[in-house]
Amino acid sequence: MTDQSHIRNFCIIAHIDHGKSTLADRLLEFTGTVSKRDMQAQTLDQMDLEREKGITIKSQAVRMRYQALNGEEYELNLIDTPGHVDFTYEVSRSLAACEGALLVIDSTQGVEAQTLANLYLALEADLTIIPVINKIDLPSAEPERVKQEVEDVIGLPKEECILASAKEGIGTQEILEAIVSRVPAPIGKEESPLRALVFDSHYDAYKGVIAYVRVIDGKLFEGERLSMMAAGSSADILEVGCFHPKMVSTKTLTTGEVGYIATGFKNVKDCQVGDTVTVPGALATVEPLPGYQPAKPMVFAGLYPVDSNDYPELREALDRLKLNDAALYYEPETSNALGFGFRCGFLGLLHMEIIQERLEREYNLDILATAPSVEYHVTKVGGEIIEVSNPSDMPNFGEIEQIEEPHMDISIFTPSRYIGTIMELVTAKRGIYKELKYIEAERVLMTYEIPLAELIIDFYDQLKSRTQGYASLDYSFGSYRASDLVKMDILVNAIPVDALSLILHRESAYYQGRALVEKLRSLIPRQLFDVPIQAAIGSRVIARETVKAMRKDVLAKCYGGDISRKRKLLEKQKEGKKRMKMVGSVEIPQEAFMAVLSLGKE
Ligand SMILES: Nc1nc2c(ncn2[C@@H]2O[C@H](COP(=O)(O)OP(=O)(O)OP(=O)(O)O)[C@@H](O)[C@H]2O)c(=O)[nH]1
Repeated sequence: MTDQSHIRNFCIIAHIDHGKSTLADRLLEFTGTVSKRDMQAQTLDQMDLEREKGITIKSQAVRMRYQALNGEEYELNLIDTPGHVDFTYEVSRSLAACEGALLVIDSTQGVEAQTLANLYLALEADLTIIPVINKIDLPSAEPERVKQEVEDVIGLPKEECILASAKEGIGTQEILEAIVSRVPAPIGKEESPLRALVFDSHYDAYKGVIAYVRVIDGKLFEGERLSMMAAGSSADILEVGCFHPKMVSTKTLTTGEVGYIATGFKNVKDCQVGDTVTVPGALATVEPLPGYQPAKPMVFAGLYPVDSNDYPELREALDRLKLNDAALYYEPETSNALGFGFRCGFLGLLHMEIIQERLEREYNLDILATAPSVEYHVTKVGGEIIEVSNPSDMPNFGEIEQIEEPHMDISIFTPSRYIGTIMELVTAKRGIYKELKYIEAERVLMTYEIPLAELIIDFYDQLKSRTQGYASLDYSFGSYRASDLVKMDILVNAIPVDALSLILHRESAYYQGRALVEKLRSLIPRQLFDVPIQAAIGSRVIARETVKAMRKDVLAKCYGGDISRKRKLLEKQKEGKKRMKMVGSVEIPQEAFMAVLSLGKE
């Protein structure tokens, strides 16, 4: 139990790859929270997938004890946050549990798009910012330039910057001292009834929903009864503790502290992120804490089991993933082509990719995914407004009054020499220019509004390749705007394949239809008969290609009667077939459903 004056709650925010997780490792090591021997690189990234991709997905909260140079011991709670824009919502949750933030900036790069995006979130949450200029061990480091940038762009005095190398452990102690001296201690009301903020949660098969909480006022104890203010649910607290970094029971959490509550709830709905925990006796008198905006899925796709017998398993796997991931949305859907599956909603493409990979790795499912789509607001003739997240659900042209699509506000940081090529790209993607601002002699910040549907189709890849990787991108939802859109159907062997339908801008529909049909021709394997592939808008076919028939006799290659070799070959072929779906009498591979994503690429 630590007195509030000796507690510091902080997080680390940074642009992706600027060294947040590495710095967290150094802090854990320096404070002896994790011994060097046990130190596995990036302790906070617990999921395998995170380690492999080198990204942080779920926030984590770790308690450290630090003996400061003033002789006093402090309890430092570090709340780790994800760096990728898809997970911005997790960042804001974590920020609400802190009083300070380390803003890590790579000294070889400088301020990037997400440095600023995260900074703004931190400022909104009223946090004290400590700028840390990282990677000064690298020969290409320019700490002085970046310090100046911190002053000019971020508006913090450059004297406040701490120079560090998370890799080599330079600056670690100085950072810890700055946390103690600059970040304010929590100022909760110790004698008031309990109020704790749920900033994250995960599901444990034995202990139910584990809520990650920041105690704002009062205290909480193991065995006590708790009430959730928004959900209206209550439960007996099974266990209370902190992350060290593994969960360690502490029996109690006091004002200002960060830790976890094992609630025993079997359903995340009973204990949602953003809710306020209190005790039943105080329900009538205490004010709930400001909650969070629930995360809203932005990108939608159909997920189908390759083997239709796996449908129940897929449902169960999604149910389970949802327990830990409030942002994942899904509902059953049927496709003429693909059978029974789910329409899923994701925060962005990375989120989609992660869910798909987890379904395959952790649940051993073979999944076929349709191309990602956004959610359209369609006003029908007569005034009814419907939401359409699956292109095949788009009403017929004659029934539509207007289609609105989500537009994102994007900001691009780039060396000024790339302004031209970026403008070209954004214009081709139907972007609407907002502002161009010089932040240094040779670096600019460009802001646009751009349809999300264009953003998710290889925009980022193109931006990176046009700027040799120098430009960085951040985006957030802007507004719904009317656009001139059409639905394009794809017919394979004269059968419309609903899962291949897509929504396009009218002006580019013809060109894209042609390109898509051509691409599909190269992706759909030859059959024993000619397979026509057509793109149609309404009843008008705008493009057509044919996959020529071929007699595919692989066994002919196996001269002699070597049966085992023959079997091997057959098995190999079976493997290769895994990600295929029979549509009518034609097999369509997974790549075909994603073809639209790679249209822009050579
Ligand atoms: N040379 C050098 N490399 C560093 C330093 N700090 C981090 N790195 C490297 O930079 C890369 C990114 O570091 P991470 O700690 O994973 O970055 P992050 O900001 O946590 O990234 P996300 O979790 O994906 O947001 C890794 O390859 C690190 O080894 C440093 O001080 N010096």
